[in-house]
Amino acid sequence: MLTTGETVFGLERVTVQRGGALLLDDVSCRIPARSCTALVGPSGAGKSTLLRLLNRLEEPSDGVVRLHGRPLPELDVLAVRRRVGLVGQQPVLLTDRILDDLRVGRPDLDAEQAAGLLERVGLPPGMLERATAGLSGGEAQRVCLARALAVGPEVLLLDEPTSALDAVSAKAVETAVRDLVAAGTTAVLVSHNTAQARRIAGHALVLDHGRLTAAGAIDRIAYLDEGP
Ligand SMILES: Nc1ncnc2c1ncn2[C@@H]1O[C@H](COP(=O)(O)OP(=O)(O)OP(=O)(O)O)[C@@H](O)[C@H]1O
Repeated sequence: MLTTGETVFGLERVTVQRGGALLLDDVSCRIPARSCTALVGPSGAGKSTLLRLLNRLEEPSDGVVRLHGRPLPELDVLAVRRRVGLVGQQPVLLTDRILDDLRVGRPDLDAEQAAGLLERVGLPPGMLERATAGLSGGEAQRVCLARALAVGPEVLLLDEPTSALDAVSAKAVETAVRDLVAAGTTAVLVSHNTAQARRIAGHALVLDHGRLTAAGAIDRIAYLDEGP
């Protein structure tokens, strides 16, 4: 278990039950600041559920999730979601035009800033005026990442952010995430790609059947030695 450094999120004996199923079972762990933590484990282990607890898209059935020591329910949920951005597995675009999508959380974003965001995720700035309808899955995924970055979140939650991308686009997203972490952002990454987890993350939490089975520096996590 990690014990040093500043903690952004702390989970204390967190259980999530849905429809009789135990999605997370008595999980206690911490997410360190200004680093990327990988959430790894087999399909159905509870990784997305844990990620979604961190910006209150899920609520624990038992236990506490703290942000900088404060229980999440004590904080305004919209304020939490501004500080803690999530890019989900399935890209969801909210408006008809890419520029408008980037402005959803930052209405004052000018065209130059918006173009810069597209560049950071490996998309051509000329796409700003394009309709969101008809984007490929990989393009839509990167627009969602750029939209999350527009707000300047303190924490970025990433659920399989490159699963729909080709190798070049995936590299662009990886670079964007690494740059953000180097600049002080805290990231939490769900990934089935163990090589990618090693490239991006400094720490890892391993889940299996809803239980935390290992936690610590990524080069000490045996689970990651078994992957691709
Ligand atoms: N509302 C729900 N009711 C019952 N079971 C659910 C519910 N939501 C999720 N589950 C189940 O909980 C388990 C954990 O789901 P979760 O999406 O957190 O896993 P995961 O580790 O992210 O999986 P994957 O790697 O396949 O995305 C899965 O078996 C899923 O089917």
